[in-house]
Amino acid sequence: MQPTAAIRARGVSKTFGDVIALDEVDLDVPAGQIHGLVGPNGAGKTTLLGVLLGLAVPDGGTLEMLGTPVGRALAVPGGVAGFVEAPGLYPTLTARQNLAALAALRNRADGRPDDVDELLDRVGLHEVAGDPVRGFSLGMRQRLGLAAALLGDPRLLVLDEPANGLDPAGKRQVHRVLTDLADAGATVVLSSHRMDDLAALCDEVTLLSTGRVVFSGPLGKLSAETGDLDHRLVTTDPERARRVVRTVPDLRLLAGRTSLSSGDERELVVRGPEAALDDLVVRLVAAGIAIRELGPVVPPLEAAFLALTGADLATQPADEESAR
Ligand SMILES: Nc1ncnc2c1ncn2[C@@H]1O[C@H](COP(=O)(O)OP(=O)(O)OP(=O)(O)O)[C@@H](O)[C@H]1O
Repeated sequence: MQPTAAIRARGVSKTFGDVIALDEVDLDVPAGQIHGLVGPNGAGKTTLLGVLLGLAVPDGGTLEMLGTPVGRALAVPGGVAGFVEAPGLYPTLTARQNLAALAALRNRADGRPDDVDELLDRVGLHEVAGDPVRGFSLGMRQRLGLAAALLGDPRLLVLDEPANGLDPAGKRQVHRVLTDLADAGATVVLSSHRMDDLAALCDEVTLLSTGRVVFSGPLGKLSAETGDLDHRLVTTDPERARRVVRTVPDLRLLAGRTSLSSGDERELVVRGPEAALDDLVVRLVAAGIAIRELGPVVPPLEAAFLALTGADLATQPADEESAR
């Protein structure tokens, strides 16, 4: 029977000399969940994935995977598979030969042979199954790495940026493979820099910043933690729109443009609660001003990420406009 928790980490720490890569990290991943690890460069994602794959031993804390306590040895319980940084492959062998060689090295617990061609088909590499890996693109290597991780039907898959280098179709295919796995009861932990990928794929995310967990939970909860967002407003009449904005209670007109805005002179940036933005729309329409665009300058998930990791300075607009 599957344990209810695929991963239970408490106070996991790891230092490299003076660098604290993981600082008392707690992580709970229920079985059957797709869980994302996200955070700025150097936040500790790869280190944590390495600990989960038995490639690094933590300096402190406890870790349980698939119901089995993980000790101090560089080893993981059976049923755990994946890769960090980039999948290890033999460049002179074909994709099929790579998988066959890896399958031969691993003894499956159930003794059944792996269907290498079925795995290549699943990750969309059937057409290049006979080509040497040295000619593969980054995206093709990622897909082959995923196929290699699927050898032996793992119950817990740990993947470092599995969508790295994939085109939109490839990304969709990898997402499908991962969601099918989770639907069948397997657990997936993956890192990504892309909030939109995580939103499309993950049940929950853990946000790391300088080795510490600053958020863990559903993505909806993460975006709800952000305060009022800056919104870009483009209308047919910016001068009159500016005057209308000043009449709306709780709505602020921000001077200057954000570093992410378009530089369009017709654009205004406003900040306020949702009700104030609704009120603004009603007033603009009543004044005969057409709205061409009203939307967050930074998507809500990204804004939450920037706020929680202390990296939002670059996107802060200038001061509130003084009343004229
Ligand atoms: N083998 C190592 N030796 C020394 N320092 C290391 C080692 N591995 C990681 N670090 C340091 O630990 C910290 C966390 O690194 P890690 O690679 O886990 O971050 P990350 O979140 O995966 O970053 P990125 O998004 O850039 O891949 C960084 O400061 C990094 O320089």
